[in-house]
Amino acid sequence: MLEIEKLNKSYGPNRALTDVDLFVPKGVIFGLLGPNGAGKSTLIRIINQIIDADSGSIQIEGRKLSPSHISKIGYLPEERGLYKKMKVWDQMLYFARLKGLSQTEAKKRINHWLEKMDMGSWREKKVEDLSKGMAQKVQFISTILHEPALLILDEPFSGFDPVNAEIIKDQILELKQKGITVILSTHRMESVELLCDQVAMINKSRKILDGSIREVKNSFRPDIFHVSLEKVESPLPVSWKAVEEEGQWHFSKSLDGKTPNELLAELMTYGQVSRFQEQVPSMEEIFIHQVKSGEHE
Ligand SMILES: Nc1ncnc2c1ncn2[C@@H]1O[C@H](COP(=O)(O)OP(=O)(O)OP(=O)(O)O)[C@@H](O)[C@H]1O
Repeated sequence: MLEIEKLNKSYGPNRALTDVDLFVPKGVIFGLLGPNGAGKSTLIRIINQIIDADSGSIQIEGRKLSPSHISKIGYLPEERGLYKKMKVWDQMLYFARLKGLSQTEAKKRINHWLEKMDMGSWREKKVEDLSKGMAQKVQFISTILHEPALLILDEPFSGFDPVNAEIIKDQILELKQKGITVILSTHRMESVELLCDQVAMINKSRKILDGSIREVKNSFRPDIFHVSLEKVESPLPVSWKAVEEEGQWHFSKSLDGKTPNELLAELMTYGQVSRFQEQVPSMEEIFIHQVKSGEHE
């Protein structure tokens, strides 16, 4: 869907993007991660043709990025941009028309979405009379009305209560089912784990990792297993620091060069293994680890 090669952007002496390559396959939810100031918004603004890159290339569906792509992209910016004095209905119609929908088609889709999201009674309300979460919903719908092929969401869950965040999450998954490609930029790592198929992380203007969630997690596995043993027949080595609780011994054991099967076989000589579970890092732990290790560079 999106292929980016060697993208560079500086604001005066500030480097925002350095040689960034990115490959986003069609139909995935792609997490764009990175700490504050990493360069994510700059990248998103370049894809949306709000600003130009200094160098590098961007292709969408195999064609060089151009103004003709604007109607194919839906963009929910982090700083929301609704017109406070406008009514919800007029606002949605305005955005839909901007993206090239006919009056009739736009009205049909707005009605559909207002109904679907249980917002029918809001149509005559002015944006300034909506709560933050309600305005967010209006903006979310305005972003997807033209059924973009590529949807870019910058912190789509901010301002939502857990119930509405769940509704938006379900809508994102539904859009993915329809074949829409989604780029999701967020600091909420639990949403990344739940929603994203693939991720890329940017730190200090450079891409520092990418891949499927599984690949990324696999590359950060500490090779430690959480073990529980029962019916322990011979004393466990003191160095294992096992803790006994109601006849079960619990501890963590590093592979130390063994395969998981070899470690399991060793553990079985001590008693019955009731738990043998690999410690898998969360995306949150990986994020913090990567950002902290980058601090020393
Ligand atoms: N208009 C601008 N003028 C000058 N410097 C800018 C401008 N916009 C961004 N920068 C700088 O470019 C770098 C990348 O900023 P960017 O907004 O892309 O980061 P981000 O990853 O989106 O951060 P956040 O998670 O805080 O939104 C930062 O060093 C920032 O200070």
